[in-house]
Amino acid sequence: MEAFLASNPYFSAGFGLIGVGAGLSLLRTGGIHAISLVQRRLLVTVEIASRDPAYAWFLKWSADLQLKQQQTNTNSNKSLVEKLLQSNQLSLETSFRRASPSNAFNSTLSSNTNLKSNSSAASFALVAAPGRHVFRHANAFFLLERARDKGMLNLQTGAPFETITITTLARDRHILLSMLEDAKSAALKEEEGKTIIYTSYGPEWRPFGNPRRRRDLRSVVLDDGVAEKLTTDLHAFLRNGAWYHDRGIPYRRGYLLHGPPGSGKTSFIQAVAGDLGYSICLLNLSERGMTDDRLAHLLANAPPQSMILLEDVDAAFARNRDAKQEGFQSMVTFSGLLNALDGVAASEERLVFMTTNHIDRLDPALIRPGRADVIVKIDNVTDSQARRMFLRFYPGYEALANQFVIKIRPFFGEKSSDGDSDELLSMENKRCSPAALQGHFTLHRDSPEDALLYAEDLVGKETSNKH
Ligand SMILES: Nc1ncnc2c1ncn2[C@@H]1O[C@H](COP(=O)(O)OP(=O)(O)OP(=O)(O)O)[C@@H](O)[C@H]1O
Repeated sequence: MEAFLASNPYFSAGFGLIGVGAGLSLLRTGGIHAISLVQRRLLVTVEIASRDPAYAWFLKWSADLQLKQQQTNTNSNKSLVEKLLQSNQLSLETSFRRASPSNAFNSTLSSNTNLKSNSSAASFALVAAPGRHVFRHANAFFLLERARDKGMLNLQTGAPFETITITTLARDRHILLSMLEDAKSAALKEEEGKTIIYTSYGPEWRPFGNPRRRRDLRSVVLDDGVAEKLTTDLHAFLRNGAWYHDRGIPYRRGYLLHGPPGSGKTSFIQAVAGDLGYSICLLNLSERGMTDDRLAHLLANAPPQSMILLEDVDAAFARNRDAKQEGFQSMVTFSGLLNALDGVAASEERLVFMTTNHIDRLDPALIRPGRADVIVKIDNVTDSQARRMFLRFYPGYEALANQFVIKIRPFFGEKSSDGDSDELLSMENKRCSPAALQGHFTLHRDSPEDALLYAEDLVGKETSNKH
């Protein structure tokens, strides 16, 4: 039998083929193992997902790098390697003021072309397109792979989920790390002197538009002592974290600024955030899809060094009552808001600012200490405010500032300490708002004399009696 099989050519050929096949597959597996061993030993790979802030930082940094290299090497003196490495597969990203975080960073790319007519509203950016790109930096080569997972979409923005993978030789790992560090520093440098405004996207906080230039605290002119009172309280709170922790008191402070429209509530909060180097987390309680759980999660997970801003707190619940008619789909309940503000689980520092035009419409539970620890009225202009605002717009014109205050006083009624409260109220309501005063001075920006001459124009510009 054995002899028969051995002498059978079909059998021995089949046997030989199986042997060759097995050998090849062994070689293939060995090859794959060898390649992965080499990859593991010789190469280093870093993967960055699009939800990580480093994703936008790196994409922007690499686009900047390519642009810099293009500018320094004109086509004529470029080496062949550099010509080959120059990627022509670019992706155009147009960003608007309300941009996703990646767009927010990309919008300032040096390769961008601002739309002349509305440069702050939209800009173009050219970044590496999905695919593979090879680039050279600090005498090392890098493979950048931008992959897009079309199956996974960010439900809030509709953007596909992406990853960047950067590969280089293991011996150049330190360059890779310093590149990431550079990308981070460049991105953070852009935020220096700026205030980042976050807004909620689903359960997370995302930057809202580009970081804004910090507003000088002195540019918000409040009545005598008001700004000082608020800033002193804020600084004392921020200095005394250990005191709160030692006594087991939740480390949070709530501020309620109330008063007529255009009196500087929001401007003051922006300025104070800038002064402290804090970000602002803008929370809209009437937002579609907002629920008690989401609100609690957002309040408990605000970015570090940020303050929460709840504007027009009175409006959210007034509207919710008519949700059906007005199409609001916020599901936040009043008790949900109170629980979120109390933040049972949160032990981190938390600063909450609330604003309203109608303090009388607020439920006492919302403004009790612990939720609103400091309640301050930010009102229409007093003599002192009008004078200081005049001098901010027209520095040095002391005499005109005094004449201006005297001239506008009869238009609005003069606040006297002995007047009865009704009379006082009606007079206060007639006084003009700082916003109206700002408009008047802006109109006459080149002429303090005209600002004084046309002071009558301010009559009827008061805003507090319009609602
Ligand atoms: N006290 C102030 N000092 C300087 N500028 C002011 C002041 N108040 C208002 N302004 C100017 O008026 C405009 C509107 O101000 P802001 O939005 O801060 O008012 P607000 O009190 O928050 O109004 P609302 O209650 O309608 O939200 C801003 O451009 C701001 O510069």
